[in-house]
Parts: sequence; C-alpha cells; structure tokens
Amino acid sequence: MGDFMPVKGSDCPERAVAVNLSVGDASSANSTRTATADQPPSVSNPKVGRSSRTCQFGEYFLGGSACRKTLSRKKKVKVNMARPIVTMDVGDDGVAIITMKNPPVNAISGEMISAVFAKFKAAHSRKDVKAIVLTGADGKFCGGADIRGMQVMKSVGTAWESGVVTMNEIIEDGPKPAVAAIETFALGGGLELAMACHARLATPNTRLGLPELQLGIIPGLGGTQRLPRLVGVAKAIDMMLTVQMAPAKDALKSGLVDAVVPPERLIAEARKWALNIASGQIPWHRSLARSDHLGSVEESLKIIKEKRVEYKHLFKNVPHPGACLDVVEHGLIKDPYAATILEERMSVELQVSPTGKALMHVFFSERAVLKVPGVTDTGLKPRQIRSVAIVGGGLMGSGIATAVALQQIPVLIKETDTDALKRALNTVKVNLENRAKKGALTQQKLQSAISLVRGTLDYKDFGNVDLVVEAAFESIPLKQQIFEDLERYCKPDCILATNTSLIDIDLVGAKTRCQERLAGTHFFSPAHIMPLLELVRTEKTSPQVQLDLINFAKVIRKVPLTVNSSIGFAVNRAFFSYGSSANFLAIQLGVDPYRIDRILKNFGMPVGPFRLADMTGQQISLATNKLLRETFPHRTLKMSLSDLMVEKNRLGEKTGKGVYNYKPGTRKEEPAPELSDLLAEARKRAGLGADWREVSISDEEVLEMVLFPVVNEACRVLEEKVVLRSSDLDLASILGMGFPKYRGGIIFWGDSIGAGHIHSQLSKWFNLYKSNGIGDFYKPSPSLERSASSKRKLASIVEVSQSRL
Ligand SMILES: C[C@H](O)CC(=O)SCCNC(=O)CCNC(=O)[C@H](O)C(C)(C)COP(=O)(O)OP(=O)(O)OC[C@H]1O[C@@H](n2cnc3c(N)ncnc32)[C@H](O)[C@@H]1OP(=O)(O)O
Repeated sequence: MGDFMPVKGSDCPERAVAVNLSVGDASSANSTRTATADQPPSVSNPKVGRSSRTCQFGEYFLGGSACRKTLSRKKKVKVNMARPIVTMDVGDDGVAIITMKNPPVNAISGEMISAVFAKFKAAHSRKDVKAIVLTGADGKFCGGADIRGMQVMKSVGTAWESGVVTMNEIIEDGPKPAVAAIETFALGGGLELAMACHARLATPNTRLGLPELQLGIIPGLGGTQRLPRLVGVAKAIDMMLTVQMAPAKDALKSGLVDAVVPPERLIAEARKWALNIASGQIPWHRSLARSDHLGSVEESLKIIKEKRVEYKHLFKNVPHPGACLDVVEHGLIKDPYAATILEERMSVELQVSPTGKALMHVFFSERAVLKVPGVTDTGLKPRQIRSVAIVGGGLMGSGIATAVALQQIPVLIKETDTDALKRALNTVKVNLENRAKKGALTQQKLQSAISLVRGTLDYKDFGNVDLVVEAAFESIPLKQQIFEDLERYCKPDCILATNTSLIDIDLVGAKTRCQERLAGTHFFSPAHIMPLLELVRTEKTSPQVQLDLINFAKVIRKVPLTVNSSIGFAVNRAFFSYGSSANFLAIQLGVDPYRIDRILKNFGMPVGPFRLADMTGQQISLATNKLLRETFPHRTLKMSLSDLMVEKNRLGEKTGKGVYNYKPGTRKEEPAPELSDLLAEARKRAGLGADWREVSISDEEVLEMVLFPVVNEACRVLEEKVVLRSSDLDLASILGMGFPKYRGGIIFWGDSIGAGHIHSQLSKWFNLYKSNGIGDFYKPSPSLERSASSKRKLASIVEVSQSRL
C-alpha cells in the first residue's frame, strides 16, 4: 500500500494544457484551473481542437442540451430519459452517503455526474460531515458512462471542457476521505469513480473492470492512470485490453479493492472505513499518487512494449488498443495527472470514431436480439429443456451434442448403425476433452459431461426427451420421414427442431401434424464453438416453443437469433454470394484466388472465400450453391472451381487438398502449385477461349466485388423480413460469418459506405458483365435501389413490426 502523498494538481509545473473547467450547472464548476501536459499521443486521425462543434463535459455523458437536441431530432433512438437521481444522507456519525440512482445500471449521464460532484461539494462544505461513502442504488454500483449518450455524439468540438479534472479535484484531492461501497458491478466510469475514492469495499458477487475497449474507446475518467497504480502495469493492461471483469476476490488479491464484505454489512463497513481514514487510523490513499505497484519507468516501459507484441492481434485496423497503451505510457513517463486529461480527450475522440460507433452499435445489437416482440414480452415463462436427442451424429450432430453436454444436459444421439454411432460418441468425447484442455471445464465436469452422452439406434428411446434436433443430410424426403417418425415416438410436448442450414422449415415439416412445436435450430460449425444459433420459426411455431428455444440457446451459451423461415435463413442467405463472387473474379476475370483471400483477410474476415470453402468442404459449398441456384436461378452463380475440385477429389482440409494444400495432420494452408492448371481447366470448361485475358483490378474493387453482392442480398433479407431488425443481421454476420465486429456488421458497414456508392458499383458491374452469362448477380435489389435514390439508410429497410409477430 502506498503512503499518503497529497497531489495538488495546480502545483505541478508539468501540466501545460489549459483546461477550462466547467461542469454542467449544478457543480463546483465555476473554478478554472491551469494544468500542463505535453502533446497528447495521437490516435489514427487526431482532430482534438479542430472539429466544428464544442463538446461540453455534460454533453459527453448525454447531459448537455446540445446532445438532447440531437436526440430529439433522432426520434428513433430509444433512450431512457428518466432523470437520474443522486441523493445524500448524512448520518449521526458524520458520514455522508451519496447514492447514484439511474436504472437499470446506474449509468453515468452528464446530469448524473454533475449531481455527484455537487453532492461531494455539499458534503465538503458541511461542518457535520467528516467522511463520504459513494454507492449505487438497487444493489448495483455503476455500469459506467451512458453508452446511448456516447452513441449519438457526433463530433468532438473545439473548446475542451474537462470532467476528469473536476473528478480529480473534488473526489481524489477533496478535503474529506471518500470510500466506494460497491455491489454487483463497478464498470468503466463506475470503477473510475470508485478508484478516485480513497478506498473501495465490495460484496463477494461484485465484478470490476474497465471494459471501455469493447466499445472502441478507452477509459475517460482516469482509469488508464489509476488502474496501473492500483494493480500494476501488466495486470491493468491485461484487464483493459481483454475487457476482463475481475471478481471481488481477485480484485482484493490484486489491490483493486481493500476489503470484501457481505452485502448486508457493506454500508456499515464502508462508513467505518471512511471514518478511520478521517481519523488517521487507515492511510489516506490517493490512487494517482501511488507508486507501490509500479516498478521503475524502464521496467514499466518494457512491460508495455511486451504487451504491444502479445496483443498485436487486437490492433489490426483499429485505433483504440494502441491509444490505450499510449496513454498508459504517457502517464508513466510524464505526469499521471496530465495523462488523465489526455486520456479523456482521446476517449471522446474515439467515441466519435468509426470503430467507436460500430462497436457501440454491436453492444446494443447484442441486447436487442434477445427481445422478440410477441414472445419475450408476453409474460410467458420459459420451460426448461432437461434432455435432448440428436438425430444424426455426423460433424454437426456431434458438435451440437457437445454443446449440450458441456452444460451438463443429458443428450442422446441416434445413428443408423453401430459403427456410425461409435464414431459419433467418440467425436463428442474428443470434443469435450479438447474443451477441458482449453480450460472450459474441470476434470470432474468433463467426466460428468461424458457420462451424460448416450447413443441409440432406435427412436423408442426418444419417449422422454424435451427437445429433438434433427441433424441428418440435407435431403427433403429424408427429413420429412424423420419428422413423421419423431411425431410418433416423442411425447406430445417435445419440441421438434431441424438443424437444416437452408431448407424452408415448412417444407421439412410438410408431413408433420404438430406444426406449433416445429422449429429450426440452425447451428454453425463447429457447433460447440460457434456462438450463433439461428432459431427459425414458421407462421405456426408457438410463442411458448420460441421462448423455450431462446432460453435453451442462452443455457447452452449461444446467441439466439430469431428468424422467419425462408431459404438459407439470415446468414447463409445473405452470404451465399461470398464464395460465388470470388469464383467469378478468379475464373472469369483472372484474379489470383490467394490474392482475393488476402484482401478479405486484411479487411478483417477470419478467412477469405476460398479458404472458407476448403474449411467447410468443397462438396458442401457445391451442394449449397446447387440448392440456391434452384431457388434463385437468375442471381446465383455457378461455382465452377468448386465443381472441378469435387471432381478431382480436392475436397478441402479433410482430403489435404483443395484450393490450398495442407500438410498431413495440420490445418495450415499452403499455396497449391497445381492451382493455375486447375484454374485454366475451369476457364476452358466455362467456355473462355484463347482470346481470354485477365482483367487488371484494384484491391479495393476486388473487396467491393466480393462484399457488395452480400450487402445487396442482405437488403433482400431485410425487405423480406427474414430478421426482425437490421441490427440482428449485423450481429448474425459477425457471429455466423466472422464479419469484423469493429465494422459493426454487414448492414452497418454498408451504411457507412453509403447505399449510393454500393448501388452505382453494382450497376456498373451488372452492365459490364451481363454478357458473361451471370444474369442478375450484380443487379441492385429493389430495396437497395430505393435506399440509394431516397438517400435513406439500409438499416431502415426493415422496421420492427410488433403487430406482425
Ligand atoms: C468515461 C468512461 O470511461 C466511459 C465508460 O464508462 S463506457 C461504459 C463502460 N461500461 C460498460 O461497457 C458496461 C456495459 N454494460 C454491461 O456490461 C452490462 O450491461 C452490465 C454488466 C452492466 C449489466 O449486465 P446485465 O445485468 O446482463 O444487463 P444488460 O442486459 O446488459 O443491461 C441492462 C440494460 O442496461 C443497458 N445498459 C447497460 N450498461 C449500460 C451503459 N453503460 N449505458 C447505457 N445503457 C446501459 C443495456 O443496454 C440494457 O438495456 P435494455 O434493457 O434496454 O436492453
């Protein structure tokens, strides 16, 4: 623990940035203070002091009037405008309890923080107050700054009005000790407030962290400076960069909290602690002044350098992790006080950056997807699924069984013969063991999970299961037969689901009577790893069954995406052109497939289209393509390269050869020397004669030619209301296809480019290549066309229609 070392901000000669301090209307903010610092480290496009509109501290957290005006113009943004309340009660013992209340998570708006500061000032000026306890209402401390407010913020502004200076002065440098009494969570700005207090007490169920980086920003209320000084540089960086939320007991161990106490004693203990600081029995720590967790500057810089290497993968295409480390470094080399001011500036700059906007959009998309009008808002209670049966133990079936067993739910796999059954059970066992090796479950849980997986060759064992997931081949007659059998053998309230990735559920269940308990559960491969689960409903699927499946998805740690039944559902439908457009570029235009993959990877996709086809299997890519060509004959391209690959038994990873070659026993791809011959043969078969010439095309256009058709089809998915809202499709593209999260999802990205540009490029390629026999592949969809001509966002194509559900 560091000794008490008063930090008087204005005494420090190094603080060079003039900061005009004025916080809202209610605070102490009439004072001005001059602080100094060197130039801020820059983020990708630093514009501090150059933007057009002033950002006031109150606006930053959605309290300012300008921000309210922005909101009232944007009526569609749903914001909780209930006024936050901050109360202060002074006890006979001389402790002022300041309580933040802003349901549901006590988020910090401008109004709220101004009120907190005002209460601190009031407590400081009252003679009967000896010490202060800061806490949150309703059993929660604070979930951080109000993200809605940050989301609608448009520009940084010219004149800077800092809030962190006020916080430093009023809380940390204030004349009376303050203790944070923390329950449930202290996150982001919440933890920053707590760290500015002189001690922190938490209940055992509390989680603490600075998760700002998940939003594309960095902490902005001193977190990058105080956290390293409380827990050490390495741990602080790990926590911020990996968005870790430390449980109370770990926080105690690392020094982030001073004591863990039961909830019923939290306030009483915090009062005592605060009084003991006031009376000098406990040291009066000011976090910014501490150095007991820091080594020498050289040691700290070495750690930062190593962390830049360790987390290199997080820095690709985004500015915020680098900015975070820059500010930490700045505070270690220079002055932590000045660094808090730089940190706050950069945090706000990042808030208006494309990455910030995209990641905040994803934050709310993740929450919106759980809300299904007519299902989750009806007061129905989900029924628990206590046992599951899977029909078919192939790659998907065994993956699904693994996902279920991982959560300690009994699972029964049905196969058609003993050998297939043995293979399936063994695959599940190996999957589970691999998860255990990665730390996902303990040895005890592993043994228990393995014991919960059983096999059968007979539907007679299905009598008691609550859910059946059919994971057989993609054959309509086969699936129809299975569902007839299931209806016969399963109990009357058993949910019957199919894992088809493409076929309309109505078609699968055409011969089934119990339509209300029929649904699709479309897992993505590998099913025990991929987080998305498309829950496909028909007109007849009952709300109860939908709710049960949403709940089941959460239990098995999947994100449930409700979609209306249609060919390919949301993800496969929107992305079916991903591979076929790449195929067209490679065969018809002569673009090197490896270059195409590289361009897509640089953009942020986990793998390019050719590597993806090798991964899923060329046969599967071909089968999917065939089905889609039957459904959308005018706009589905033939996958001539996949066709050839299958013919030559180059099925991808599993045969060690595909578009790439693979060393036996590895998944590491290498360029295949024979590819150019294969491409030549594919061209010949496509009727491209001796006069064929490759086309010179920029990387940017390659990227657009692969991804704009995806946006185009995604518009159709919205138009047809396959998904409930555009943010659902954004999330689906991220979780199902690995579309880069920091680009906000396929529609959000399309809107960031603009419907006009996408439309004009597609129209150009449509006219240029229509003679190549590719039909309407590049033709803009009517909804894209309308968005372009009306200059409306693509996201507005689908409106959530409660009445329809
Ligand atoms: C200056 C500072 O450094 C900047 C910051 O502080 S940025 C903010 C940093 N904080 C965060 O990133 C934490 C974000 N929130 C969370 O992780 C989780 O919401 C939580 C752990 C606090 C609570 O989780 P949980 O109980 O599961 O509730 P959850 O469903 O996530 O949230 C409840 C509601 O609160 C909203 N909410 C949560 N945190 C919010 C926040 N910081 N701002 C605005 N709304 C928030 C959610 O959108 C949701 O709204 P809805 O009911 O309309 O969908």
